[in-house]
Amino acid sequence: MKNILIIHTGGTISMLENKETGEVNRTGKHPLTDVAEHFRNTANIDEIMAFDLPSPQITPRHMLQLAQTVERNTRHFDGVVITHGTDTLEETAYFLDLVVDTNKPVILTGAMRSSNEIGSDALYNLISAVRVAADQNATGKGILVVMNDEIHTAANVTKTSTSNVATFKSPQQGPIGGITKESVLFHHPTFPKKTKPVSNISKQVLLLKAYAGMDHQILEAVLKTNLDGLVIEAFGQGNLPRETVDPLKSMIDRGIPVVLVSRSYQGVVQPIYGYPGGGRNLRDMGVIFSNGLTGPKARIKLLIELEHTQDFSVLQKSFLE
Ligand SMILES: NC(=O)C[C@H](N)C(=O)O
Repeated sequence: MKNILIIHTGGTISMLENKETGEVNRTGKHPLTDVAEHFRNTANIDEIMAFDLPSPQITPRHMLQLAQTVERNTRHFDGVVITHGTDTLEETAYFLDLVVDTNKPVILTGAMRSSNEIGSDALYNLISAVRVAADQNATGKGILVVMNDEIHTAANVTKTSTSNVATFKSPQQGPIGGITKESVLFHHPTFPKKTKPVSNISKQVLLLKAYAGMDHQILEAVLKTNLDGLVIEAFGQGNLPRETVDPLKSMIDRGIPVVLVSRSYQGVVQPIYGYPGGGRNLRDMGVIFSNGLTGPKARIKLLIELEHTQDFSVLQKSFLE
């Protein structure tokens, strides 16, 4: 029998709907109490409640705490399932992927409909996540996300719909596996990276999205804050309006790393265009190019990297891996 630990952190999967008002809220204890029952002959289930937070309230410090809880427990279990709110699930999954050093399956899941709503995906996703955590083929694949019969990598997965249960997608490559009534099937290889443990998250990293007409003002305002790093979601292949160039240059001259990702949800940023604000111009100025991450995930990565280094070439190498 496999030994699986479920770590609850809150989110809709931990909530119930008030049938009179329709409001969905926390209950104080986890409403899904019959999970172990489904695995009577296949897995022993242990559960702990790390937090009981709606995921918009999860911060990188909570993610660090969660990583430490996972690390403390992995040697006693064959696999770990983490229940989490879906709003920031992809950021927590990616944080854990970057720092938790384990070969054992660690699976995040959540729900779009709380446990007592019609058509709830809460118990179903939790059972699916436990099945993947107990599957031998899930080992050595980094942190995975299981939702709606699909298995995704932490680096690629993102919430695409506000309310549909089929919300989690991996726009760069699709899911790496699926779950049927009978089996857990992996159909794409994964390329897990070396993890970088951190004992603290102490830096201030902001995230901005480019828009037509973006100028110097917002960047100058940002420069007045206590800033250790900036991520910008640029246009297309990695271009920005020319008015952003001077304040970005001041930031880089002050030693503040600026990481570029695209606001397009597929593809990577590249130094192609030479005009002021074009990708080539930004790269020559010292902007760091990231390899297909979303803005929120590049921010998580920069927060972790900055605990180790501020060196431009080390950061650039790591963001291209
Ligand atoms: N479906 C969900 O879990 C959304 C919720 N607001 C959360 O992230 O906590």
